[in-house]
Amino acid sequence: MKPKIGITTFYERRPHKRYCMVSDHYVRSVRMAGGLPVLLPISPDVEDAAAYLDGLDGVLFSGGEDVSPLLYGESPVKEVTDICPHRDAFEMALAREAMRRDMPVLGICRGMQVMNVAAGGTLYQDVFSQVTDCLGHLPMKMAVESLYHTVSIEPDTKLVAMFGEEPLAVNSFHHQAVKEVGEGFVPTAFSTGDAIVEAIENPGKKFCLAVQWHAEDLTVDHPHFLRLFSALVDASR
Ligand SMILES: N[C@@H](CCC(=O)NCCCC(=O)O)C(=O)O
Repeated sequence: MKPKIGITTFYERRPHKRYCMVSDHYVRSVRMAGGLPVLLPISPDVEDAAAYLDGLDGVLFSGGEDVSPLLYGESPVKEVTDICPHRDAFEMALAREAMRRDMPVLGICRGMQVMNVAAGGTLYQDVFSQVTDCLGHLPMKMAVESLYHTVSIEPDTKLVAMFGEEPLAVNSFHHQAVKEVGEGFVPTAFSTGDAIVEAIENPGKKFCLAVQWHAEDLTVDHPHFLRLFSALVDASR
């Protein structure tokens, strides 16, 4: 039996209606890792989050909009222009309950930020205006499968067990980042040159790991990134 991996979705806004969408690369990567992808809607019924988790073996929090700064006690700066309160509310409930149950959880980009805020952490709302000497993190004209900068991985972490201690080249499509890590989390990778947090783990959980880069876009051209999804699926068995 393949482990059922819930994947969060994002709204695609069109003139006549709204769709719940997900990049097929998340589905592809979970399938390649031996999991059964299950797309999760964005439900206003936050109280249903636990019921959704009852049918799953693990959860993948995907990328997308900025997490509302109101959720970590700040007012939005002018660079925050795209938040989705419905998605925030549902994913906060999902993340808190999944982590409380110690379900295997993997976060990607926004997903890492959701997990961190759900655990009481904070974010840089815009690294380019809030982090001194911040380097590039949002090369909008590059292909999603292109590697852009490197990250250094901390020893004695799940991440270093997957990728080793040499600098790891990753793609990058974000303007926000983890500032204060949430309860139980430790930063486990940093971008080379500006020390932006690029991965976090909760060592007290079975598998609770998140990365700032888009590993789902890399699993075909750079197959070693499939290790993240295989680790999630294996932990979900
Ligand atoms: N909005 C946050 C998170 C960025 C993110 O998740 N990007 C993904 C773009 C959509 C996709 O391809 O999934 C930030 O900017 O830091």
